[in-house]
Amino acid sequence: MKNKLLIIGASGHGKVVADIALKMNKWKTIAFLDDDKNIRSSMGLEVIGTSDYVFKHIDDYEVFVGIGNNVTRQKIHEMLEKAGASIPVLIHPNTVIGSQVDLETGTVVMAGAVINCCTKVGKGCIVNTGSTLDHDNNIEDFVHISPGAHLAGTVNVGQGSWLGIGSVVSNNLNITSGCQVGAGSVVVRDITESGLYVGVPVRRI
Ligand SMILES: CC(=O)SCCNC(=O)CCNC(=O)[C@H](O)C(C)(C)COP(=O)(O)OP(=O)(O)OC[C@H]1O[C@@H](n2cnc3c(N)ncnc32)[C@H](O)[C@@H]1OP(=O)(O)O
Repeated sequence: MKNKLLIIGASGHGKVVADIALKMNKWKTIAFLDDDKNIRSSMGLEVIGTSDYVFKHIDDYEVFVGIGNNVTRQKIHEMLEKAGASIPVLIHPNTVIGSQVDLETGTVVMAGAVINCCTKVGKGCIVNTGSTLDHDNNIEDFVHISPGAHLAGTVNVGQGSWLGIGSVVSNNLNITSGCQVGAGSVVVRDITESGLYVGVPVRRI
């Protein structure tokens, strides 16, 4: 483990990521990279360059992508992996994580989230504030589970899908890759085609 952490993205999501990293108390130095040259600091931490500077620092720093957009986060995460970056998992100290939970690199678990036993969360995922993933879920890479979303037991969520704030997914369901489920929406049947789904129960729009 390196004792320095570089977070790519210094705006909304990146700030929450930095807050978690600070609370984890694992790194001596935490800094940002951001492509907006007007942002010199964020959360009291220095922005030391634009994202292309990452290659200059890859040997000294662990690197984490603090960007909320699933597609952008995936692109940068995969580029970092290819370049051999060391990418941590970030877990807010006030989360509840069960036994045999597997969290892959580049994933962040935010305050108040609960992940129950035997759930797997892939690479570069966001398990946002106060969301719950019950037992035996399989969350594929680059998924975003928004604040307050609740997934019952044995739910599969395909790569790059985004479950909106306060959405609910009933047990034993599959949501395919590339889906977006709207705020407060409720999924009660499998979603087998990528697309945008809203309402109670969800319909495709
Ligand atoms: C820390 C953080 O901030 S994490 C981020 C959390 N943010 C979220 O979860 C945002 C989730 N986003 C939404 O729910 C959005 O409304 C989306 C993505 C589903 C749809 O956005 P858009 O594509 O812009 O759709 P638009 O607003 O034009 O709505 C299209 C129709 O769907 C309806 N609709 C949109 N969202 C929802 C919803 N969540 N539930 C029910 N109906 C909805 C609209 O009322 C509209 O209906 P109409 O055509 O009858 O008027």
